Amino acid sequence: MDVTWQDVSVRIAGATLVERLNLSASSGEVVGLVGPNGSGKSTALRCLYRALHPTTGTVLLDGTELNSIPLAESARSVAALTQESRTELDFTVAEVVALGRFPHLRGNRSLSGAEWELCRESMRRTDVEHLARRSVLSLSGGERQRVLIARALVQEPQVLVLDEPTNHLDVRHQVELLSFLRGCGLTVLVALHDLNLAAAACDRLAVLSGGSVVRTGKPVEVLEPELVREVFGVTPSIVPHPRTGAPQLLYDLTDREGME
Ligand SMILES: Nc1ncnc2c1ncn2[C@@H]1O[C@H](COP(=O)(O)OP(=O)(O)OP(=O)(O)O)[C@@H](O)[C@H]1O
Repeated sequence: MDVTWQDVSVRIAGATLVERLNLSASSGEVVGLVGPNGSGKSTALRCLYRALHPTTGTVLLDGTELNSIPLAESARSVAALTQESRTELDFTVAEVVALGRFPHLRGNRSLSGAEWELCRESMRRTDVEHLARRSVLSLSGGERQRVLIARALVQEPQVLVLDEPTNHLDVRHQVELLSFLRGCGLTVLVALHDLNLAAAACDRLAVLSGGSVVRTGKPVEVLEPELVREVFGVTPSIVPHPRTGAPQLLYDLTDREGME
């Protein structure tokens, strides 16, 4: 499923959060949104999972305006893992994951055997099956994050939206999650702060600054010293990964001039 932001601006209480943002992702493409704090990444993603309406401009799913699609229908197509995707309720892990089927249920129908198997499969993929009977409230931050990813997967979406999904994850689970995103075949829009992981995981990066996209392209085209300096205010050494060639940023913490 293709996703397009067309001239999207978001203004709230006199503040401009996003300004004429244009960006698209083709079916099956992994697009990373990167940019400094406050550059509009979460706001842009919110417009896609319909937590916000653009003030002007529009978001399109396969060429159809999101606004014209019934909420229940877009909820089946677009799954989101966001900073707000928390649950404060005392549910078990298996129950929270099963909630991901909610957009597909009609009336009081309970989950079918195949749907429970899908839940188990998602929990296996995110390495939380052994936690199935635990209360989500008793989990560590990283475990809870993986449960929420399993919940997004059982939704069987065509578009996956993730806002800083590696928060709280240890390095093994960061690598596992991002390599899963690379190979999942879904259209993925993911906001990431770690530029090295973004370069390794994404087909394309969109660099946001001041609420607009200032550059898009393959990681190797985008992560150039000049742009990184201008947008992020640091001057790292940028070297190709010895095996994949993906650009990797190295920071010298003793180089005071490298930070602005
Ligand atoms: N409800 C709101 N009212 C006014 N300003 C807001 C509101 N929500 C967000 N903002 C501002 O809009 C700007 C963009 O915020 P947004 O959360 O989209 O940035 P971000 O790139 O995701 O940042 P971060 O990397 O820190 O998560 C920020 O300056 C933020 O303070």
